[in-house]
Amino acid sequence: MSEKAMCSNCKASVMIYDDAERKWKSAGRTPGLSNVNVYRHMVQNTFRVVGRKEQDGEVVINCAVISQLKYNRATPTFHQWRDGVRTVYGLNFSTHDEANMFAGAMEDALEML
Ligand SMILES: CC(=O)N[C@@H](Cc1ccccc1Cl)C(=O)N1CCC[C@]12C=C[C@@H]1CC[C@@H](C(=O)N[C@@H]3C(=O)N4[C@@H](C=C[C@H]3C)CC[C@H]4C(=O)O)N1C2=O
Repeated sequence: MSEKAMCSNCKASVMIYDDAERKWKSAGRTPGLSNVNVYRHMVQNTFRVVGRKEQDGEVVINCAVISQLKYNRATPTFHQWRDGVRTVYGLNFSTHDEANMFAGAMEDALEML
């Protein structure tokens, strides 16, 4: 298993900001909660955020964590970042604890890059 989860799965609604319409849209086919995590590739020392819908496992986010990434805790349960090109992702966490746990994993990954 070359990739390791940096924390336990966190429940969040994964959103993508639509610049044209200036509004957040749910990532994936339908709105709903996903299990999100930061995965570390143990050989390459690379990291990515993967989220899968609870309902049907649809992968709704699969985003590389790059060293220049600015992780913004906009509110205690809504965090966001740019993917370095043009997509802005938002995670609307179910609980403060999961938001903090995920943000901690993200910040650990950024320190290792
Ligand atoms: C300098 C910079 O890049 N700044 C970026 C943010 C940023 C800063 C630093 C590093 C990276 C990034 Cl990414 C920026 O400001 N961005 C990135 C795209 C979107 C946005 C631009 C405008 C809008 C205005 C309102 C605001 C917003 O979306 N607030 C949320 C909100 O309206 N919602 C979400 C929850 C709560 C709120 C917090 C859940 C759903 C919806 C809702 O409550 O219904 N915006 C942004 O965050």
